[in-house]
Amino acid sequence: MVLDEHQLIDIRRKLHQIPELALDEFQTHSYLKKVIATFPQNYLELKEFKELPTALLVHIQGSNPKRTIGYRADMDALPVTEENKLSYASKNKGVMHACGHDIHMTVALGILSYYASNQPKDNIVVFFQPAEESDSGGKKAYDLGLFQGKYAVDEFYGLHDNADLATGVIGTNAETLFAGTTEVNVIIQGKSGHAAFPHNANDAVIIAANFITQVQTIISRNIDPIKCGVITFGKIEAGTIRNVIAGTARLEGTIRGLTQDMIEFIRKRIVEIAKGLEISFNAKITVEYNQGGYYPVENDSKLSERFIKYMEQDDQVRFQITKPAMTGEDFGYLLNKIPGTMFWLGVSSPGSLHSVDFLPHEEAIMAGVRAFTRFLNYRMNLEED
Ligand SMILES: CC(=O)N[C@@H](CCC[C@H](N)C(=O)O)C(=O)O
Repeated sequence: MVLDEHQLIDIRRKLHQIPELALDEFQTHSYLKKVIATFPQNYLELKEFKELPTALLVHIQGSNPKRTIGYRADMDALPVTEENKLSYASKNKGVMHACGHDIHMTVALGILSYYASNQPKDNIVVFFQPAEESDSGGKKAYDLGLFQGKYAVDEFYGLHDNADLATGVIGTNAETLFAGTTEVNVIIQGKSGHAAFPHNANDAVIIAANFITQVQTIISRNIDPIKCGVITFGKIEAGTIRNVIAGTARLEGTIRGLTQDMIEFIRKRIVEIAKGLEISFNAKITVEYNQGGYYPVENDSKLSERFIKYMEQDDQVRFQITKPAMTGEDFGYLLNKIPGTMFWLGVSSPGSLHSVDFLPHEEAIMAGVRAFTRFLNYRMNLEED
């Protein structure tokens, strides 16, 4: 059975109701298995992994394989409280598919249902990946050896939905699509005290405020404005009550750059600024970094040029070349190991990615399934590599 548009939308809504955080995607995992069990099983093999228990890998045996083509869909959601008033809104309190991974999984199921019913020429591996938003699920999967032996992938594809692109439009480029990111935690140790006697304390909130302001000068004054970088601290914790000076502060942020050199430069400057503030405020500042698998997403030029050429000439696909974006993706790690292409799928949402009102247009799902299966059918019939 090939899933039709109505069934795909129903599946997406079910997934939307059960969003789960990174590495905790157990309900999602069970639901995906249930859907996959309804597909013809003749060429299909489903694999689970005890080391990465929420992941799912589906292998479809090709009729005359020359290669194995991989397709990756991420599964996790974000700690965001949904504000959309929908009959199918999130049922998991404080968690929302605010990055559209429900759309990604549904497109993957659409592609799978098509090839489970129409045996492909090449082998296909569809990988449902946990933990894209944090914890580097793609890196974990690769480093655990999930793509080895029969499951070794020769070229890998994956999509991400895009709130600003018109519904159903496919976009990519043949270079860098997404930034690399590094998570950064900053722990500031001052001295707590009474709000009325600041001279006896060392206010961690004041130090944090100076730190946050100074690090933004890295972007505005230390890097070539033609190149780009981002530093965002999305979370700050300090203090317990208005009339106690906070002795400690903790900041959690993310650094982005289109090249690894840029990421490393920003990291170095943050540490220098922290050292300067330690002296000027007589405090202790610890800076911790974790890049994990969030390498810049570098599309393979040959495969991506072919992908673009196909998309541009197929009159049933709307395609546009897109500039690099400062979003991160641990698909960057997989593309660092295996050549491939990441692309956008337009969903024209009024709310941006990661927002409480992210609301993708569901017609994009069928457009994504159609565009990618049409491309794959063409790609599998090419003689060249
Ligand atoms: C597509 C998207 O929104 N991806 C995330 C990836 C997060 C990477 C890492 N946890 C970080 O925060 O740096 C993004 O925020 O771009």
